[in-house]
Amino acid sequence: MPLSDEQKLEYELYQKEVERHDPSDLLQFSANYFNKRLEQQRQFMKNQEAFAMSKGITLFGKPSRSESVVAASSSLGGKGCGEKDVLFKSPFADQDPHSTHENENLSSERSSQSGSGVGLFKGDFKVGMEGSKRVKSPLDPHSGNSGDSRRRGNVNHQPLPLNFNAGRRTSVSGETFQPNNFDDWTPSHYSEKSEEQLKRLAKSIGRNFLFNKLDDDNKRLVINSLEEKSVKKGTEIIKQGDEGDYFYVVEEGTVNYLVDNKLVNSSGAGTSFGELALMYNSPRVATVVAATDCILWALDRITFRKILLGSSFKKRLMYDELLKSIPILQSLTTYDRAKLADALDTEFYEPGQVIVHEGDVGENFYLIEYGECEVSKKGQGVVAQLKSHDYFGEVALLNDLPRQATVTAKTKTKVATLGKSGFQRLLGPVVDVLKLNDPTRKGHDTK
Ligand SMILES: Nc1ncnc2c1ncn2[C@@H]1O[C@@H]2COP(=O)(O)O[C@H]2[C@H]1O
Ligand SMILES: Nc1ncnc2c1ncn2[C@@H]1O[C@@H]2COP(=O)(O)O[C@H]2[C@H]1O
Repeated sequence: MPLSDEQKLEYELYQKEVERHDPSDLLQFSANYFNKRLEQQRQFMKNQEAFAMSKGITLFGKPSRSESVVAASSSLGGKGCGEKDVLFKSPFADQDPHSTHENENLSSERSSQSGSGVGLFKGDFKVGMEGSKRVKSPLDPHSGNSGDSRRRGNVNHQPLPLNFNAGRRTSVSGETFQPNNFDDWTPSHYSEKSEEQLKRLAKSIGRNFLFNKLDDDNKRLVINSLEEKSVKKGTEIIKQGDEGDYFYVVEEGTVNYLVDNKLVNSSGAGTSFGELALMYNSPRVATVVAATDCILWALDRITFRKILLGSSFKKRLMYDELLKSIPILQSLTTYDRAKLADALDTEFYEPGQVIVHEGDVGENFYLIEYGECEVSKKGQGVVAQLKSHDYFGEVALLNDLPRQATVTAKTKTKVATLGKSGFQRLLGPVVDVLKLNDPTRKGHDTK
């Protein structure tokens, strides 16, 4: 049976974390990882359930005895695990559902560090950032916003029973995102937007390609999970090096992006930012400052990961490992790589199929995900062999020439393709190296 999108995403996230950390004890690492994921997911469900209950809606029935047993045993998976190995630091450290049963010291240490309140997103987002100090964003939509605190007042912050949501597939939350379930369900930070807000959002969000990939129900869920925030010119919205908490969409105004205090970019209405730290569980790669007074919409990390990551950022997840493993692309930053991934497409070729014809106009650049290819030239025969993680098709694009050789798949081949405009726009940082390695240059035999 094919995996659901939710299962694929979960699997891809796990795989990436393993590749990123290359643990010496895979089983221990995996036990820690999934224990933390389970905690996060239970907490998420708990908040949803509490909110739904406050509206008189029952989301889940009582778990069966067998579910309780599964839960109890899974919760023990983390017992005795070294904190050093724990990848996903619970964003709800002070509300850790297992805190009364295990890791007492860890839990109290975390909450004393964070000093965070009970608000859903006030916890320390110590995600994969051992020992780093979270600098609380002055823009935290939950900081000092009286409307918000009233909305969240209904959330039950009692420790979770060990069997909470036990034994359910991790896609339970995915199931609740199914269209038919929407009538019964709202996430805890959900707030229906006014007509006036919806009109404005339709404009700003309508311009953002990320939201076009969502179906109507997920779009509605995201829209109602967004929190409006006005910021004055000069406000630091995100600080480079901090942990990720929110993803932002700009409704009005302009923001500047600074890397190591140097202005690298700016963007205006309809654009979004702050996704990288949330996607990769990594520190913020840039500082973002309001260049004018701005109206922003903030989406919390969990809704971002639950809904946007698997749809709008699917390509980034899909191509991330490939792009990281291609030597010529090593100099790209996380941001460059993410933008490149957005522009890629996939093509498959059978053995013997020609991918590029000598003499044709060049339209694409190719990265070989897997497979072997042969490069041949009229009158010369085979001049080069290509394998996984090699590239081809750059000569025509770099020099505005027809294709200088024919490239044929020798085995089943999967390539990622980048169109000409993307090549020029996104590969700027590697053009010099591509030119240096040009196989048609005098004195250059093969790549
Ligand atoms: N040129 C750039 N380099 C790095 N980050 C950028 C750039 N332009 C925009 N950004 C955004 O700045 C954000 C800072 O926080 P994140 O790292 O989460 O995600 C980053 C991107 O969304
Ligand atoms: N010796 C070679 N001569 C020409 N092209 C080569 C050679 N070796 C590899 N190639 C690749 O084959 C591709 C054919 O299309 P391009 O000319 O766009 O770019 C070319 C290179 O990427």
